[in-house]
Amino acid sequence: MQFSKYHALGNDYLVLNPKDGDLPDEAGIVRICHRNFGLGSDGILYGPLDTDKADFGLRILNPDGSEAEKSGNGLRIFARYLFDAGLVKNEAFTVDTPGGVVTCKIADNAESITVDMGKVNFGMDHIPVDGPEQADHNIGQKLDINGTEYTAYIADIGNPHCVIPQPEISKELACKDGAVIEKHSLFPNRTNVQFLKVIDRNNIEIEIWERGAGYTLASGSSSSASAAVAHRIGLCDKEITVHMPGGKIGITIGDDFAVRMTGPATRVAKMDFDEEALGFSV
Ligand SMILES: N[C@H](CCC[C@H](N)C(=O)O)C(=O)O
Repeated sequence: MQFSKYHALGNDYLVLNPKDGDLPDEAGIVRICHRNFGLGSDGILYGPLDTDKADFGLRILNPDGSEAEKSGNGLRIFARYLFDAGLVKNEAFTVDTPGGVVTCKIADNAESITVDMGKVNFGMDHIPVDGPEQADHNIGQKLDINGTEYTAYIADIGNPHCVIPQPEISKELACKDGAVIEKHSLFPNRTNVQFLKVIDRNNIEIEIWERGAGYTLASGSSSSASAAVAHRIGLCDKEITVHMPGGKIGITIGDDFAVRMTGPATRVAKMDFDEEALGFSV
C-alpha cells in the first residue's frame, strides 16, 4: 500500500490517496503508524476525498486510530502533497475537514504554506466539557494534576485544546501532566494539551501533548490555539511566532479570533507498506 511521507517541523504524516487503497481499520492504522513495527508516523492523512463543500475533502487519523477534526500541520502537508501531485498550483483552494472548511495557499517555493484555520472558540460552548460553566471565557479552568493546581484555558479550533500558561515548560512536563490531562474527565472527547511560556508580546514557546498521538515536536492547531489564548488573556499581540522543539510557525490572529497559520511542509519519501507487517499484534 503506497504512502507519501511528509513532515511539518518534525510532526510527520503519511498521506494515503484513496486511489491507492481504502483507509485501513483502527488496528491497521495503529500498525502502519507504529515507530518500530510500521512506517512510523504521527498520523495518516486520507485524501483527496470527494466533497461538495470545498475543492478537496480530507480525513485525519491519529496513530492510536482515533479521528481528528482538524490538523494544522496535516493541512500544510496535504496542501504540499496536492501541489506535488499537480492538483493545485499557487492559487488559493479549500479543504473540507470534519472540523470545518479551511483555505490553503502555497507560496512560490512550495515550502511555505498558509492556512486560514478558522475561528478559535473559547470555553465550554464549543467542546464537550463536563465542568462548571465558565462565567467568563477569560477565566481559566482550575485543574489539579499530580498535585499541581493549573489554570487551564479551553480553546477549540475544530479540535479541542487545553492551554496552560506556565513560567517554565519542558518535554517532561508535557509527557507527565499532559498525558493525564488528555484523558481528564473534563474532556469526554479527550483533548490536546499545550504548556505555554510567553517570551514577549510576539513570541511564545509551547510543549505539546497531542490527543491520540502523545508528545510531538510541533502542532499547527496547538500553535493556533495557544497563540489565540495568549492574545485573549492579554499576554500577546496579534502577530505571534510560536516556537516548538521542531521549529516555528507564524500565527496571525484576525477579527473574531480567526487564525492564519504559516509554516513549512517537507517531503520525505514514497513508501510501500508491505501487508506482511500487519500480522503482528500491538
Ligand atoms: N492529535 C490531534 C490532531 C493533530 C493535531 C496536530 N498534529 C496539528 O498539527 O494540528 C487531535 O486529535 O486533535
